[in-house]
Amino acid sequence: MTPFHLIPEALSPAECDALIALCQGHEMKDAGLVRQTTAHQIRRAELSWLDDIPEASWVMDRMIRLVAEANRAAFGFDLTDFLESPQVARYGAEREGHFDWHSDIGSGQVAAKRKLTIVVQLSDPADYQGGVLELRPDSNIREVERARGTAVLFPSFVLHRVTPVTEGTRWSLTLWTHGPAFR
Ligand SMILES: O=C(O)CCC(=O)C(=O)O
Ligand SMILES: [Fe+2]
Repeated sequence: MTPFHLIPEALSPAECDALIALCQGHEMKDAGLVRQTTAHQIRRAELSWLDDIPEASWVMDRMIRLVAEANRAAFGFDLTDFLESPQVARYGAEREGHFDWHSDIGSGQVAAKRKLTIVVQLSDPADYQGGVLELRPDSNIREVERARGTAVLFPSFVLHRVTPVTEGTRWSLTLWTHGPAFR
């Protein structure tokens, strides 16, 4: 199986800008909250859920087409739904925004059905230092291309992390697709 699949220019720079601006115009939530306790050692970022921003509905439309094509080309998974809102994350240097090693498959009803994770790099690489998205599909760690608008797709069970942002701000878009259990 391909450990991950890259789609260059999944979003244009203007689309990345538009999406960031929409999220800046809405209140973002602290991502460090897990069951009412703060878990900032695991993740320090601010989040927008695009389902809360009607003007951002084009994002899901675009991603559905893109993911269907990429899944056929690279993974061949049985995918049936997008059960969760797309999420935009902001990782700022002011508190060393990061997300430690994790898999996206969780124990919750919906998180347990995640199959493919899609992340789009929304920021210009010149706008931040650190903030590297790393995947660990095997014993090797791979750095994901930073070019703005690049989408990376990987099976949701693959371990990944975002290293601390040390300068500037990194923005990303994340979505998950869902389906029946792997077999
Ligand atoms: O911001 C990223 O690049 C990754 C986000 C992520 O891993 C997640 O939301 O589960
Ligand atoms: Fe993740």
